[in-house]
Amino acid sequence: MRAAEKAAMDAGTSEWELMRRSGEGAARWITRIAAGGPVCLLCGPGNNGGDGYVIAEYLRQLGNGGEVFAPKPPATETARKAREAFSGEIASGPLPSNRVFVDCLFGYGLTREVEGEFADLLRALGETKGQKIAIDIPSSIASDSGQQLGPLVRYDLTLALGAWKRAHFVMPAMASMGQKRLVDIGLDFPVGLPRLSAEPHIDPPAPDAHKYRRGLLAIVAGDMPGASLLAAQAALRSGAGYVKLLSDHSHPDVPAELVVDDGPLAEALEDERIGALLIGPGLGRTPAARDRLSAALAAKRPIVLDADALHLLDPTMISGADTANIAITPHEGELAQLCEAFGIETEGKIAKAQALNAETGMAVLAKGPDTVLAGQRGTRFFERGPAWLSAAGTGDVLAGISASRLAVHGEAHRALEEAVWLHHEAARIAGAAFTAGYLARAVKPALEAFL
Ligand SMILES: NC(=O)C1=CN([C@@H]2O[C@H](COP(=O)(O)OP(=O)(O)OC[C@H]3O[C@@H](n4cnc5c(N)ncnc54)[C@H](O)[C@@H]3O)[C@@H](O)[C@H]2O)[C@@H](O)CC1
Ligand SMILES: Nc1ncnc2c1ncn2[C@@H]1O[C@H](COP(=O)(O)OP(=O)(O)O)[C@@H](O)[C@H]1O
Ligand SMILES: [K+]
Repeated sequence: MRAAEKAAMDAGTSEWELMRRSGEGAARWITRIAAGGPVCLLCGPGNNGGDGYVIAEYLRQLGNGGEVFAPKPPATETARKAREAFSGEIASGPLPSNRVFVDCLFGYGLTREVEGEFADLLRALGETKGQKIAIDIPSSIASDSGQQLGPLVRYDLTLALGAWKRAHFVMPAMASMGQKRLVDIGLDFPVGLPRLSAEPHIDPPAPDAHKYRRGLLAIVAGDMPGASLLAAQAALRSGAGYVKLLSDHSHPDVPAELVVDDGPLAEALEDERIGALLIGPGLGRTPAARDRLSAALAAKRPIVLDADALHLLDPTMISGADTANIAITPHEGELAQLCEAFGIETEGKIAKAQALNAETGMAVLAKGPDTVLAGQRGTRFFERGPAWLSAAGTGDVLAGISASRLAVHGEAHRALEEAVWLHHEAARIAGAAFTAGYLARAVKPALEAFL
């Protein structure tokens, strides 16, 4: 963000102009939300506070006055300019209630714990009644890490200025932000930066498609076939033309549309028509499971590894493999374990996922409430999915969707990105307290939303 701002300034746009765009862009949201009612602003000493004075003046010009609280005077030249352009007074005393509150105490310049009068003000803000809006980011959140550095307020809306910061997509920080909106201030960013995942467009089958050309997915089952059946249920509804279960168990309860191949695994894997493989859900961690994983990797097809496959995976298994064809879907525990197996010592979920991708070439989907993808096309963040996804088996459903998309087009990064969107949409459709089986069935209407 600083680099983009500097580039804009080097090209002749002043910091004051950027602040004016930020403040006015935010003020347009705030006037709509306040709908003529009073607004109370909290202004800090840096440029985040500067934005606050611009917002306050904009509101005054509309005749929509309110209070401005500013425990310290502006400390930057541009914030001083904004303060001078503000024609109102600075308020004192306790915070009023029943206002639209706008928090401009600290933005991305927050570097240390918020204490003293600023912390008191944030606590008072947390306790008072009224809608709360954070400008750029909540004032006790460090923008790069999402680390909490003071009293955390629950906001109704967070208005990011110019670009999303990492903290906007990191838990638990993102849970405090309410709705999030981006205010465009006309900055240019280099390609390749981490960014928010854009809604995918899913193509229907080509007019001349047949089941193999649409994608044959082979799911390698293991000791606990229930999990791979769940993945298969989701995969059948995610676009692949043909889903097979490679299993040496009997499955009295498989759906008629799922083909079970109970012959020797090595033979089944020789089928040239296989577009993608999935292995891991219900695989188990026995030596036999390890052999199945090695055989699946040796088949050299695009492959999704999940669950037990991630516990068994080690660097020797993928040495010499075309790892751009491998997609992995670890949760937090599996990610930590993979980092250990691959000798990665970085801290933090985003950095771990990026390092694992850089080290191995695999596309890494670090799932959870703050899912992040580090893949061939760079790093992608996602809006939070419904918290009802925190149910057993929903990860198997995600793996099934990912593998089905991989069978369709063979691109690991794209398959994982599409899978997150389909998974979240299916969860929205499934509503409350759903089971993983119900979620798998909701993948069909979810896919229709992206055609
Ligand atoms: N630089 C630019 O070009 C633009 C910046 N903008 C705004 O400026 C913000 C960043 O501004 P700044 O870099 O001035 O930083 P901030 O306004 O985020 O805050 C930093 C100021 O607070 C002090 N501070 C940091 N942590 C503190 C703590 N725990 N307790 C007390 N004081 C503390 C610092 O010493 C500094 O004076 C952005 O988030 C955005 O809102 C926008 O106006 C757009 C243009
Ligand atoms: N609180 C939450 N909010 C949103 N999504 C969640 C939440 N908790 C879990 N999820 C999602 O649910 C799935 C859980 O997967 P996983 O941990 O592998 O569970 P399981 O192994 O039981 O299938 C992941 O896709 C994860 O992103
Ligand atoms: K803020």
